[in-house]
Amino acid sequence: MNTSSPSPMSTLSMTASESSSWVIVISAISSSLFLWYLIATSIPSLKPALQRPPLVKGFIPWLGCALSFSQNPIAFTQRLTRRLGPVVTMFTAGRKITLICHRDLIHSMLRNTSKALIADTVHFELLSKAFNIHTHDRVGTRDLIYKHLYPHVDRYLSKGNFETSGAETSAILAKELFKLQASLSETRPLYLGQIIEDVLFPAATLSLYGSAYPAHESVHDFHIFDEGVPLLVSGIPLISRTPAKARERLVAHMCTWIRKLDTPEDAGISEVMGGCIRLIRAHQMTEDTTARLLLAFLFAANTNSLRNTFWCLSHLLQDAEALRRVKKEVDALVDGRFKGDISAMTPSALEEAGGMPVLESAIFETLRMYSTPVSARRAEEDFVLSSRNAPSFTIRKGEDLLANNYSIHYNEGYFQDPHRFQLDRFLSSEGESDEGETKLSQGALLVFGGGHNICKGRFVAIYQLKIFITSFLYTFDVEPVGVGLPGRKLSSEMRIPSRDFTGIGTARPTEDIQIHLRPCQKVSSS
Ligand code: HEM
Repeated sequence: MNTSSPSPMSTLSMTASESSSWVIVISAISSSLFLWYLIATSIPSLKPALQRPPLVKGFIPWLGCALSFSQNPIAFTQRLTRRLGPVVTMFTAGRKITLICHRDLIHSMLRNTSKALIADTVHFELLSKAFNIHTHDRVGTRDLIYKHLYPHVDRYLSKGNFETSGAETSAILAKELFKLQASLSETRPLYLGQIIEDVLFPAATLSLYGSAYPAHESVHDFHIFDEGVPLLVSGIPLISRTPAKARERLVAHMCTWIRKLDTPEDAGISEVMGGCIRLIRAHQMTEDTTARLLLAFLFAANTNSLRNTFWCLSHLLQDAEALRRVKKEVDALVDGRFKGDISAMTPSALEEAGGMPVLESAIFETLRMYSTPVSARRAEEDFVLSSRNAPSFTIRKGEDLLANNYSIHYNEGYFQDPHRFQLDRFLSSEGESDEGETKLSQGALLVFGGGHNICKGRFVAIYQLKIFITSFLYTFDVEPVGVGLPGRKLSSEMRIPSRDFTGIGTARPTEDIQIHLRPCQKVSSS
């Protein structure tokens, strides 16, 4: 017999003492939980605050806040935030749009990958209006764009993957700049914005679409269309006639070009765009829809790059010391590394050359100040917008959300003196490395949006800005003459033109800058 085994009585008494200690533990836990609940619900920041954003109706019926917002989104949203907090719903052109001006909530919104919040519907609505896309199968067309076309171009345009088209961009840019150099004896006045369009548009377009694309024939219509996008989106036929005609001419060019695929002229169509046409055809879209979808991509690939190039050069021209520093860097790089050959600045060669920290800082500073003010998404289901350091808000199905990227880019807390263009802002303290890329990858800069719908051409865009500005400043000494609209009286003082925020993407300058160009002696077109 095992003498050490406990008697039934002792087992019973141990169980009783065990269970009483469990009672004590459980009641201690539950009373501390209760205490915690009391504390949590009495301290405002710990309350699970679920609320609807305050509503601002604006003064004008139907338009609501549309005018105030599009006149100056920076000042308007700063006023709203100060008065009503970081999340506000505003009536705008017949819709309720919720504006998010809190960094953590913006990140939470952009990174939301659930079905509750998507960009496709609201983006497609804009595309359909601007490009007059008529399709019976809207869902199928949207799926084609966001599930097939954009992933396809994303692969081709990712970092390190656009070497061939990048090399073509630099070669075409060089050719276009030499053409400009040869035409300088003509006495016509030159305008910065026009030159950027005449040179960068063909270089970017031919390298992306292939040599068969009628890029030179499209520059003028692209300009009219690009300026008229806000009118086209408004949907009022009377005021949008001129940009609508320009768009239809662009569509006609695009149709002619599409027909070349799989014919003997096919070689002039780039691999990436040939792939796009095949994908669209596989979805049984008409030629007209194919052309309009590809025109939408042409627009995305050019409008923001052209405008940011303009803004960057405007700031450099306004500040002689900034221009001198960038030019010194440009000359040293092109003379030293590329032996004066601007067409040799391919993406990999530029990467190997070790960068141009001052110019890169100028580019990121431009993007901070000018790139697209907002990123739009639509709630497809009710959901809660929340983040650890911010109050939570319920968002209803069907509501549009705008991440106000400027509430980060123009925030004193993140960027000191944010309304001033500071050439050195993205230089490291040693003045060497470029901090822009780091800030971009950390999400401190939202110049290309974020999450699933982040800009698919972001690496190409930075490359385009870099090689245009480098090639232009290496080829010419540039001097501003005055600011105004081509053909009208100029103001002789050099200033930064004001911005028109009514379009999609980077704001358009309301005026151009007249310039004098003097070829730098060292560059020859031979
Ligand atoms: C400085 C130049 C550029 C800027 C500032 C810019 C900015 C942006 C922004 C803010 C978005 C919206 C992102 C969002 O909603 O979260 C976007 C989308 C897009 N961009 Fe860019 N972009 C530029 C150049 C380009 C270029 C060169 C291309 C093509 C070659 C391109 C192709 C696209 C496409 C296809 C989308 C739609 C992405 C999607 O919805 O999934 N962009 N861009």
